Amino acid sequence: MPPFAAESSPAAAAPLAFKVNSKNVQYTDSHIVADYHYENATVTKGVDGSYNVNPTSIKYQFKTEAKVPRVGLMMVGWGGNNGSTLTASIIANRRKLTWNTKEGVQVPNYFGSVVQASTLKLGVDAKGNDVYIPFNDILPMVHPNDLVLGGWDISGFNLADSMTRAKVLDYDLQRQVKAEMETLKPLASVYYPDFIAANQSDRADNVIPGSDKQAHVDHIRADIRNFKAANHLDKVIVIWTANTERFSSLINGINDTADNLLKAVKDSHEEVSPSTVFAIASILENTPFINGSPQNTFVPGCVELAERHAVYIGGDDFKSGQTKVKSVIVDFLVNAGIKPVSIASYNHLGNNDGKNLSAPQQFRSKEISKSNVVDDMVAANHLLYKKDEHPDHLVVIKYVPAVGDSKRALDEYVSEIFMGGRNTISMYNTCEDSLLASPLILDLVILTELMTRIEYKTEDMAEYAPFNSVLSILSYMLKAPMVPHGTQVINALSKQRTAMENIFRACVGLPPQNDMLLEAKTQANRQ
Ligand SMILES: NC(=O)c1ccc[n+]([C@@H]2O[C@H](COP(=O)([O-])OP(=O)(O)OC[C@H]3O[C@@H](n4cnc5c(N)ncnc54)[C@H](O)[C@@H]3O)[C@@H](O)[C@H]2O)c1
Ligand SMILES: O=P([O-])([O-])O[C@@H]1[C@@H](O)[C@H](O)[C@@H](O)[C@H](O)[C@@H]1O
Repeated sequence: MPPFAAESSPAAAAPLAFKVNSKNVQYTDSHIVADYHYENATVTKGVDGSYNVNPTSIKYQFKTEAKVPRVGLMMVGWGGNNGSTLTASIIANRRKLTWNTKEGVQVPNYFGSVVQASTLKLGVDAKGNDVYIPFNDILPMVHPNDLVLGGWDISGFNLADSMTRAKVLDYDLQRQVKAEMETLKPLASVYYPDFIAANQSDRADNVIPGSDKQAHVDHIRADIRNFKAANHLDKVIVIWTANTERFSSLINGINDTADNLLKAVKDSHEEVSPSTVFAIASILENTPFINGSPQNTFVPGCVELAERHAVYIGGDDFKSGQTKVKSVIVDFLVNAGIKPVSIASYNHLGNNDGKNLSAPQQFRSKEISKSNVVDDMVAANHLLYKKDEHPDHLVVIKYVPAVGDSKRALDEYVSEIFMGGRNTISMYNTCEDSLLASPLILDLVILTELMTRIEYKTEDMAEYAPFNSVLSILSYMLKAPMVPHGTQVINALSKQRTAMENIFRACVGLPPQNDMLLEAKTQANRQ
């Protein structure tokens, strides 16, 4: 059994950062239990076209297990740019390494992680000023330094050689983590050449033999069990950060239901992808699986399997740079009553991801995930856009080896403005792909693990229940957010973050965040 990542014993359970003084919130030795009234409004349209608005209030009770468990993160594609960069960065943070660059001495951090490096407003002080706390103080969460790392790769490079190959981190840092990284070796993985670019074949020297897909599922399941046992873990989360695959064809009788998909695995059907093999293996091991790439890993049968086993899944495609900015810019323009009529998104990159994406089918997967991100914002403003009207939207990705992981994104937004005017916003964004994506992997694993400790019940429920298996709360970190069947997709970054924040606030009995600041807007000091 190859060595796994360096073990770390979680810090002693940290005391809660705050307590809410309310009859609606109970703190027991093991749980935080909060009563919460979910206020909303249902709207119906009258025959005369007017709306009837009916406020609603549903009482929830949220129960959060307060003890932070010992958690393992298994990455599929561990030897890639993201996987090796994240691993080295966690070691650097854990050991508080510093390193020299031409800018001077650098210290490790987790910038780019919402959980580790952003704050949220808890309330206001006596003077009415906002009080902010670290995002990860809202509920007990795993610290990245305590994650035990492992995973798979079709490339047999150890993590030190993978880090060197990635060319992401400064040499003086690489030098200091090299010895520890050398001890980390990805487990052999599932390799079906047809699903990724042919130009990846020269990496595939660490492959589980044979073409029996049932045997592959069983092998990955055993890997997860062994990793968990060998590292004395309470939980494991599996995240796909391997290459982008082509889309799987959706075939009735093959991947439309859980039973048909399990049969397709037994039959080693050609349309069962490596990422779906990993998703099935994770689900059957009661292990959450998150897809950081754009392919349709979660074919309908896979979603049904996750729901049958009440295992969390999430995806698709880390939202790290160009698309993240797009989900802010378009939200701003449309909500300002300005009408984007064309969005041209071009980027070139030179890392292995770009090499894989230089193949048409793999690019198509990414083009889909990068193109749908504006749909909800456009549909929300019928004053600007007629039904089914959309801005022109172009996505171009080119492979330019010379720029490596330092992706160059060029965007142009042309909008109609007041009285026939046009506004053009052009943007040049050097998105360091792995330095922007790696912190998102942390957010995804930490928030997914947190969600496994939260249950809810409403007044008509006798027992607590987990959230829906499709974790749409993870949308903020993803380009093409998966949502429970029949529910709406939200891509606007601000809405995604507010939803996440308010759900966690509800778990500690606090009302939704609002920035009304009425106390500052109403007549002060009224006698
Ligand atoms: N900013 C970003 O880096 C970013 C943003 C969004 C999505 N993504 C997606 O994340 C993924 C990883 O990005 P990266 O830059 O680390 O890519 P990378 O090519 O450096 O790493 C992918 C790794 O996966 C391995 N691999 C391929 N098929 C595998 C399989 N079946 N099993 C196990 N390992 C396999 C490869 O050998 C490689 O080491 C890509 O799909 C990319 O599209 C990246
Ligand atoms: O997140 P984002 O910067 O919009 O999208 C990125 C693409 O533009 C890039 O080509 C690809 O290499 C990354 O995997 C990522 O998907």
